[in-house]
Formats: sequence, structure tokens, C-alpha cells
Amino acid sequence: MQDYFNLNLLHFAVIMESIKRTSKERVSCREYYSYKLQIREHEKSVILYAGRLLHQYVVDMYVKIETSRLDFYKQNQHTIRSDLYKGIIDSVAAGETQSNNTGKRIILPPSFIGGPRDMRRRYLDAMALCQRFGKPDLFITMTCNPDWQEIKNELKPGQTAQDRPDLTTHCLNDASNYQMPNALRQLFAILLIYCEPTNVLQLWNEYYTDLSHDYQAIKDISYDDCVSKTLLDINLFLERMGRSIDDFDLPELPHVQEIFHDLNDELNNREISEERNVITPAEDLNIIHTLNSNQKNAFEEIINRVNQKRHGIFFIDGPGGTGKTYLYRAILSTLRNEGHIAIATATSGVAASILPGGRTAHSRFKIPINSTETTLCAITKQSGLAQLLKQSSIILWDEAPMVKRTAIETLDRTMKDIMNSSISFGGKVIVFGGDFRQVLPVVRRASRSETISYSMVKSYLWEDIEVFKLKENMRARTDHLFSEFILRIGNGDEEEIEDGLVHIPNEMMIEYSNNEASEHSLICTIFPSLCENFSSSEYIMERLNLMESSNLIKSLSLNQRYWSITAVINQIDAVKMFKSGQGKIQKLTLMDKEGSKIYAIMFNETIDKFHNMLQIGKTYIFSNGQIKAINKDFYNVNENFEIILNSISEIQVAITDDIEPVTNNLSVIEDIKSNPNSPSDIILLVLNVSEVRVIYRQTDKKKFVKRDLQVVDLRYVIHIILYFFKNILLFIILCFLFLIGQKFVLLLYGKDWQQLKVNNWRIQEMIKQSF
Ligand SMILES: Nc1ncnc2c1ncn2[C@@H]1O[C@H](COP(=O)(O)OP(=O)(O)OP(=O)(O)O)[C@@H](O)[C@H]1O
Repeated sequence: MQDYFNLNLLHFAVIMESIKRTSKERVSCREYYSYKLQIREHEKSVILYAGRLLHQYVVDMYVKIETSRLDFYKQNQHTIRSDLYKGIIDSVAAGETQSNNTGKRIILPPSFIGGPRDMRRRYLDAMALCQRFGKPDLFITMTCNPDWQEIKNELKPGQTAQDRPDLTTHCLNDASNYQMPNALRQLFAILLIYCEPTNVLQLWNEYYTDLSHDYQAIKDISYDDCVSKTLLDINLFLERMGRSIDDFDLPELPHVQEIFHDLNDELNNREISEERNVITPAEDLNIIHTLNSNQKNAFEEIINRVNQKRHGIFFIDGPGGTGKTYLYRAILSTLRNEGHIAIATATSGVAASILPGGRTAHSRFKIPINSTETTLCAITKQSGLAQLLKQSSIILWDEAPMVKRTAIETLDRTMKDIMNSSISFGGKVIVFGGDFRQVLPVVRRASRSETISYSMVKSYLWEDIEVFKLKENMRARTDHLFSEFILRIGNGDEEEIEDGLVHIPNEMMIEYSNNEASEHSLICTIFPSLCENFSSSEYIMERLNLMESSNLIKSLSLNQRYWSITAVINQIDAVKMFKSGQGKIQKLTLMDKEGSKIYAIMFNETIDKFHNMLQIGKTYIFSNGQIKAINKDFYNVNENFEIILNSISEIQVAITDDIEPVTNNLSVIEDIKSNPNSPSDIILLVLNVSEVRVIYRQTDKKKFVKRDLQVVDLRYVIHIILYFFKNILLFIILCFLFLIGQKFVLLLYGKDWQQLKVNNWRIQEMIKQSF
């Protein structure tokens, strides 16, 4: 090869006369310099060791190639229909003032890379793509650091990074370091298309671990499934760019859809994987050997029904202590151990927490709080929860008599819908349990007969239910006296000493002598040998139920993490985004049965978790979270704390709903500006009060007295409120009301938000509500 380019250089094949002479027989300028810049294993190129001179050389040769291409189009204007563009010259001649448009115009075809027509074509292509697929998600620019080890490894002896501008593989390393496998798969697809790497398979092998990092973390996934899942994702990205994985030298993707149909269901369904990961306590597996005869009958019938895939609705009926929970544990452990999905629920959170993997029925099945004869659970057929219910073998629902029958019927209708079946509960095996002697459904302001009409025995489902009675009191074996007493109370057999009051047997009571001694005696009875046992979690857990839990807001203490309160939601503020756009916040106002109020604040994921289940006027059990000191300047509650609901928090629908909500729509002025016609209460703090001034209305020259208030609202925004009045007396009253540093509630709605004007009627509201 010659050391310089000239127009008469012939292609090697032409010289060897192996191909026919054509117009393409000569080596083009671009071909010549591409050849010179190529890296060859056994050929030492001076140019490639020239450091910065190499860059100079590349730029010079680029200009040379570009000039020769431009030269070509200059000589061949007649072949590119440049006459079409002559009108442009005329228009320029008519009024063009730009200097760069003077001189002789050479028209460049769109095939001239970098020319205006090429750029315009690319721009239009890009716009068409954006129109079709939306804005691009990813715009990657890379800055290369010559000190990177990956680049140094590729250098030949004596070379520096300047000698090798072609090294770009570092970008994959960058992405893999951030461990974003999905982004990495997308980048991999982009590189395949735009960078055309020479050895795709090698690149795949090198980065496979990073590309499939998330799939490898899935429990029990096989190597083949992991590879296929990764390739499938890459293929998806390639297809979006008009290519396919078959176009590249990558492992084959056999029968992808079939492989992943089942796998996807399991992998992508968080509900199913969570349910499958419930840990069965080892001791529960041995329970079946200790069941008494009643428990055994029920156990065998239920397990058989599941194994035979026949439907059945059961009710385990037994007074307290007859071993209902014991039986559920036996059923759950046996079925889960055999690979079945068993869903454990209970009406109350306490009962649910005793069952392994237990959840409250309302939250598990998304039963609406106001269930009626026609309601359905908030479960869509395509959702993960629907898949879980479809695949489950059995559903357990403890404390069923405590819930309104309409909630159970709602689940029945939903299951029929999900299973596309007219059989009760879609043909699933359902086991209810509980004791009708214990708490019946709470129906607000209902008479005794109305309450009974809501009991599950009055449901259309009851006649299909097979009842198993547990009679032997297993608790009585250890505490005969107590269990007999509880049974008598439940059956209504215990004699009343006064209207609705019974006498607690003396043997079960601690005699009162004086405060100190009796308290000591109570503690010693509940916590015998406390000093030896205080570190035993079992000992403490067994006694926890005996501890008083008031569930009142006033029982909360600063920085307490684990707590529980029963409260009605008085107000749910709108979700507000942070100014940065990153994150959101929502505030609830809660009130307990004593009327104490507290704010509960939720952020981001906590909002997503609870937002849909919360309703104003409903009572919930809120547990766990952060208890923080409140900023009292602005808040309209007497409490000292506010609650931050976080990842450890739980909210359950309370069975009692006897707390009357108090609605008090405290907002900030911004909210009212956006919705001026809906009146709203605002709490404001007076910062400043102006002097009294007399003003005359322009139209009729009527006299008013006026004052300006400088106030600040809950969001620390300062506003000026102007109030004016004809009635001097009321005006004077207001003057006393608005003192600096005083808080007041104002009912506001209106139109003129430049200055908030207060008219007669609003002021009266204000007096009524001020405090
Ligand atoms: N077959 C059994 N063998 C040994 N102990 C048992 C058996 N069945 C139940 N028990 C024990 O009896 C006690 C009461 O049982 P369990 O809590 O299951 O009753 P329950 O009917 O659910 O009561 P409640 O309605 O009050 O919740 C527990 O301590 C349990 O371990």
C-alpha cells in the first residue's frame, strides 16, 4: 500500500484481476484512510502511535474526505435535480441578508452525511419516532476517562489512551457498576444496534452476570430460565428499535412464551411469592398427631376435600379454648407443606397475627368497608391478588361471626366472578371458624334483632355450610376454673348480680388490701419469677394479652415505635407533591373515642400502601410508626405529638365504629384559591393588625370602618386580609378578636384573592368558630 492517497489507486482485487473492472475499481479517499487507521495484529502502524498527532491527522484527513465529497457534488449537480432548488436562489436574491447565503449555491443531496438535508431528514425521523413512541426515556452521553483500567488493558505496549479513541466498552462497565440490570439490558440492546460490536457473543458472555443480576436473585430459578428471561428482555428492547435477537450472534431463545407463561405468573406475582414464602413453624407440623377426636374429624374432612379438589364450606364452631386455632395451624402447616397455597385470615388483627401468614380478611380480600348485598371486593380479574385466589387451595377465616354477613357474601360474589363459576366461593374450600358466644358484628345504632340479621347465620350461604363442633375444652385441662366460667358467661348461664353484671369468682381475683400491696400481688401473679424470666420472649409473649391496652391517643409517648390506637379519620388532606417534585405527603386527622385528635402523616410508599383503604368517618386501628413532637404554632389539636406512618405501620379496619367523626376541613389559602366556590375552614395566625381606617364606598359614598390583618397559614404563607364593616359594634368585637399572636379559624370562600376580603356573613361565621 502506498503511503499517500492518489486518485489512481486501484482496489487490490482489481489489480489481481479477480473482479471485473467497473466504475468502483478505484480506492476512494475514505476507503484509503479507513484502511490506514485500522488496527492489525501483526502490523505496526506509525500513525497509531503518534499520540496527539494522530488526532491532528484524523481531523486533516476528515476534512480532505469531506472536501472530495463536496467536490463530487459540485461536479455532479445535474444528477441530483438541483434545478428544483433554484427558486430558493431567487428568493434569497430578492431579500436575503444573511452573508452565508451569498456566493454560488451548491445543493447537497440528503445522502451527504451531515449536510442540511441529511440533518433535516434525521430530525424528521426523530420527530416521527417521538410522535409514535413518546418522548425518549434515555439520553446517554458518555465521557471517557483515559485512566480507566479497562482502557489501559486494551492498549498495546507504548500506546497511550490518545492513540486509541476507539475504546468505548467502558460504558457497559459503568452501567453494571450501578447494578441496574434492566437499564443495562436496554443499553446492551442499544449498543448492539448503534455500535455494531464485532464479537457480540463475547460481550454477552462477559456481561451476562450483570445483565441477569435481578433474575439470578429469584429463588429456585434455573440457569436456562434465567438466560432466557434476560434474552427475552433484550429482545423486547431490540424489537422496539425494529430489530430482533435473531439478527445477532446470541444464544437462541427456544419457545420463550411457553417457558415463561407459568414462570412469569409466579415471578411477577408478588402476592403469590409472598404467600409461598410464609414460614411454617416446625412445631405446627407435629400438631396433627396430637389432635383430639373432634379436631381430627374436621381436619381429615377438610384435607380430603382439598386433595380431591372438591368444594366445601365449613364452620368450626367451638367455645373459647376448644382448640379452633390449634386446628387451623394443623390445617395450614399440612397443606403448605404439601405445596398448596393456603390463605389464612381473621376478622380482627389480633386473631390474624396468631395464624402463620395471617392477615385481616378485609385487607387480604379488599372487602369494601360498607359492604352490602351487591358489593364486590376491589380485586380486578387480572390482578396478582386474583391470581393468588385462583391458585389457592383453601381459605381460612377465623372469627367469622364477628363480621357482617354482607362482607362474607361480598367475598362469595367476588370468588364466583374470579373463578367464572356459579358454585359458592367459586368452588374453593373455605373454612370459617369462631364462637357465636363471643362478639357479634357491630352494627351502628342497631337493635338486637337488626344485629342478628347481619350475623352470618342469616346469610344465604349458611345452609351450605358444614359445621364441625369442637366440644372438649382443651384450655380447661390447664385452667379448669377459668374456662368453665368463660363458658357459662358465653352461654348466658352465669347468674347476674345486677343488671348485666356478674360476679367474678373470688378464686380468680386478687384481694384488695391497699394500693401498694395489691399492685405488688397483681404483678407477682401475672409475672411470677420475673427476675429469672424477663429475657425469655416466650414468657413475656404468653403474658402480653393480660397487659392493658387503652388504644387511646393520650397513651402515645414520644419516640415510641410500637403502639396501637383506635381512631376515626376526621379528615384526609389531598396528596401534596414536594416542590422538588420528588416525593409526596398526605396528612390525616385522627380522633379517638375520648375526642383527642392527632395528625398522622404519610409519605411516598406509605401513601400508596394505605391511600385506597382509608375513608373519612371510618374507624381504624393504627399501629406502629414514629411518634414526633408537634409544631404547635399552627396545629389545631391539643396533643403534643404527631404520627409519622412508615414501613412498620399497619392500618386495619376496626370492628367497632362507634366513634362519631367530627369534620373540620382545615385547609390553606392556596387550596381555596384553586377552588373558590367551596367554603373551607382556615386556621390563621395573626402577625400584625393595622390601624382602624374609615373608607367611603365610591358608588354611594357609604361609610365603612376597615382594618388590615397580616396573617400566616398552615403552610407558612403570609397573606393580607382586609376586613371592613358598616356596623361599628361588630367591628369593635372583631378588633378584640384579632390580636397579634392569636390564632383563629376563618370560614372562607370568595373571588377576590388579591386581598382577602371579609364580608359580614363571613365575619359572623368567624366569630362562631373562633377560639
Ligand atoms: N389437641 C390439643 N392438644 C393439646 N393442646 C391443645 C389441643 N387443642 C388445643 N390445645 C391448647 O388449648 C389451648 C386453647 O386452644 P386454642 O387457642 O386453639 O383455642 P380456641 O378455640 O382458638 O380459643 P379462643 O376461641 O379463645 O381463641 C391452647 O393452649 C392450645 O395449645
